[in-house]
Amino acid sequence: MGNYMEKALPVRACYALKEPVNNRILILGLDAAGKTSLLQRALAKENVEPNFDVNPTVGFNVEMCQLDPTKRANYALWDVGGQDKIRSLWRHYYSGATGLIFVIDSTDVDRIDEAAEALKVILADQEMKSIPVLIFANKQDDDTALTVENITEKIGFNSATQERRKWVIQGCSAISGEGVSEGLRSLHKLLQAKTQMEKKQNNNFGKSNLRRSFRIKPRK
Ligand SMILES: Nc1nc2c(ncn2[C@@H]2O[C@H](COP(=O)(O)OP(=O)(O)OP(=O)(O)O)[C@@H](O)[C@H]2O)c(=O)[nH]1
Ligand SMILES: [Mg+2]
Repeated sequence: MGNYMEKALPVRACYALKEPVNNRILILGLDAAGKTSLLQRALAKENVEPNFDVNPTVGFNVEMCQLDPTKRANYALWDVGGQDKIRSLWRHYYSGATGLIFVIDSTDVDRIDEAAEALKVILADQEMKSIPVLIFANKQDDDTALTVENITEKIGFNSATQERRKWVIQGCSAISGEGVSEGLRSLHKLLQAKTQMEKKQNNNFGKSNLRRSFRIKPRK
């Protein structure tokens, strides 16, 4: 029963929101990385300070949001709680996800390996195999924050380890807002590029099937 409810919840919320089925973005990362704060920042109107009075997320928050400046593409952003004891539930949200935002607390040097491992586990899942990824190196407003280059190196993300994946790492601060819309725009571009590539592949596949069907000799 417990498991059934866990699986059913995202789907029910998705109907309630009239979520476009192909635009679901998951926001994952360790507890206190700043996922909910970033969601608040993404939703805030220009020149309006978001409400950062957030508690640790026990279940999930889901909000519709435009990631691109033309405000045409509507995405459902799923912010899922990252506390250790509920991380095992993340996999119930993978199905149907089209993109991932992984948030890292750049000041949490002691847990950078734990964050890297959590990300590795997500990306190894069959359902997340080719999903585009935006990594937010959050809390760059803090003097003790690791640089984006440092984080990129520590989590072992490079073109060799991520050969077939579309990904980007963006330094940001949910509190000041710096880097947030840049990151979201980059993710939007990655998602668009992936859709274009898949369309092209489908077209080519259709054409080669057509060619093959002409090669079949008619029966005597
Ligand atoms: N300095 C600084 N603090 C931040 C930033 N983003 C979030 N925080 C703080 O980090 C703490 C955790 O933020 P949340 O947004 O609740 O983190 P979360 O990732 O949603 O955490 P869970 O829901 O437990 O998974 C809060 O005290 C935030 O104010 C940031 O960019 N800079
Ligand atoms: Mg949260």
